[in-house]
Amino acid sequence: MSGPLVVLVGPMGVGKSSVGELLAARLGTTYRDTDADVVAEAGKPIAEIFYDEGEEHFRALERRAVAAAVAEHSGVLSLGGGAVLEGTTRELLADRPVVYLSMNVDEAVRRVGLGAARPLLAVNPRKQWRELMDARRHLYEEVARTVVPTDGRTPEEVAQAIIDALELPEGPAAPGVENTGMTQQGTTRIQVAGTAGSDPYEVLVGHQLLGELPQLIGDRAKRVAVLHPEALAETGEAVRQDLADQGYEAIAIQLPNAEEAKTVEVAAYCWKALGQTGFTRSDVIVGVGGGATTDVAGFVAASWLRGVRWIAVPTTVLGMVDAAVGGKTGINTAEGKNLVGAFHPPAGVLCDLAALDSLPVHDYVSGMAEIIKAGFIADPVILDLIEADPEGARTPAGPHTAELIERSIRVKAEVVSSDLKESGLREILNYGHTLGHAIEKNERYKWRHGAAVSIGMVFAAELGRLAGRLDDATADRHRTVLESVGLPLAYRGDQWPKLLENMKVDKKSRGDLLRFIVLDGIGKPTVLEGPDPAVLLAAYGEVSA
Ligand SMILES: NC(=O)c1ccc[n+]([C@@H]2O[C@H](COP(=O)([O-])OP(=O)(O)OC[C@H]3O[C@@H](n4cnc5c(N)ncnc54)[C@H](O)[C@@H]3O)[C@@H](O)[C@H]2O)c1
Ligand SMILES: O=C(O)C(=O)C[C@@H](O)[C@H](O)[C@H](O)COP(=O)(O)O
Repeated sequence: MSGPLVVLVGPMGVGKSSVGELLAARLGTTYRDTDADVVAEAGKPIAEIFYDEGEEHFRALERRAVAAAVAEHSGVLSLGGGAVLEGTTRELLADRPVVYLSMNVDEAVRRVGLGAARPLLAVNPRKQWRELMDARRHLYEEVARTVVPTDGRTPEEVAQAIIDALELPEGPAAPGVENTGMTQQGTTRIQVAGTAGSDPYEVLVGHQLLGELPQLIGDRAKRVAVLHPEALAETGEAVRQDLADQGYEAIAIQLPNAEEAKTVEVAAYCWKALGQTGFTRSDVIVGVGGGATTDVAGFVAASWLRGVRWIAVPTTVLGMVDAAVGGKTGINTAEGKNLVGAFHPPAGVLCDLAALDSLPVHDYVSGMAEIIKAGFIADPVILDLIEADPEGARTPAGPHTAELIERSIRVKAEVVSSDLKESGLREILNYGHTLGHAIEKNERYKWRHGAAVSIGMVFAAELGRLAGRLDDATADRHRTVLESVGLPLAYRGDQWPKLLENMKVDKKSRGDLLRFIVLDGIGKPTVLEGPDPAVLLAAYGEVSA
């Protein structure tokens, strides 16, 4: 029987896309997602289809998409969470290699958070999850050849379990095709789902990706503004020229380097340049640079005419693995870090690894802090890879550069795909940032973000340990892995009162309540609300120089 090599079914948020992409890469085949087919067909996100036309209409679109994909696709296919509700779909799946990815309710609520972007889980998520699973579990089991539990497992481990269960032959990666997975040569495409009314987009990781820009910019744009930092004046001009050669009216806007760009004055300078160019709603902003540049570019795009499209071309490790992905954009104020901003996802992200060759080593290492963060909150393989070769992790020529970057992007993509606006799950990405941002403000934004976050993570680990949540070995591992790549572990002891004051404006605070992300273990982030001031002070004592 021809048709898909594997069909993944299971509830929303179980990780069908990330597992499916990995699996396709391991099997040397392509990945297809019927939810993406429905979105393409309808021309709008699923939440909007539900809202505008109702569930019945969505199910009809989904039924057609599944029938087409089962007939046409020969790689890995994943189906929407409710596809099995349709009797005709279940018949279609009879005798197919269907895998049910299961998870328990606690894990579901943790992964999907409050589910603001999930049309069926808008209120009371725990109760609704239980009811949803009670209604669907037997249908998943009916169509499945095998059940693979995902609780506490990484996408890699789940992909391996599927390969073992179905005895699938692994094949060479197919370069240049959709979702090719991790490969140094080919281009990796990582999907970020459209949520909260935003469109889905892709993060591309590879080499020579600038050729992708015109397609992302599209035909409707007449003007393009390329925002770049002073350090990348030549690159910015080259991108501008390239776009001008393609027929766009392209301007370059040079920003100061690093945090000096993240001010309202710089944003106003950009607004002025756009106004003088006659920039309209169909025109596009391209941010070429580190996290500071893409934060400003995204913010200018979010605020100009109340929102124009933008594309991120991150040129630092930190920009690639974190800042450019997920749509948090913004600027600093004297009162605190990133206090003004908007959620405004890019239309695409191009991570050209060659850009990292010119990055000063301390900027490269700063980006490792966010990679290590992704390791602690979600993907311990990252930590293993760094510990196996800490020197290699400090340079773009290291043996695991692409894999570390791609793994970290996958962690971020998975989180922001289910919680764009930080209504729950997304807070885990703030691990180490509560104290980190306070240090940045205290240093008048002269420190590199990653250095401050490194100390912030050691502090959060000590907080977790003192709160009786984190074991000694994992807390100590923070110090060893961060130090091994050259990141700082301590800050001035006499600054605690100022740092405490600074932390009060952290975006996770509610009223007078300070909230921190801590770990119950590796890959088990959780929120610690209103810790005892004595515990906070004691934790700070552990990072005081
Ligand atoms: N929006 C988000 O979700 C998010 C996530 C993480 C961090 N951030 C923000 O990102 C910022 C930090 O980003 P960063 O670490 O990339 O620092 P950065 O943008 O300040 O860049 C560091 C320095 O490197 C220069 N540079 C950039 N690319 C270069 C290259 N290829 N070669 C040579 N020099 C280059 C820059 O001009 C700058 O001087 C912070 O403001 C942080 O708050 C945002
Ligand atoms: O994307 C997120 O969400 C994060 O928290 C990622 C952080 O690494 C990043 O530094 C972010 O800019 C911090 O956001 P903020 O809301 O605390 O300013």
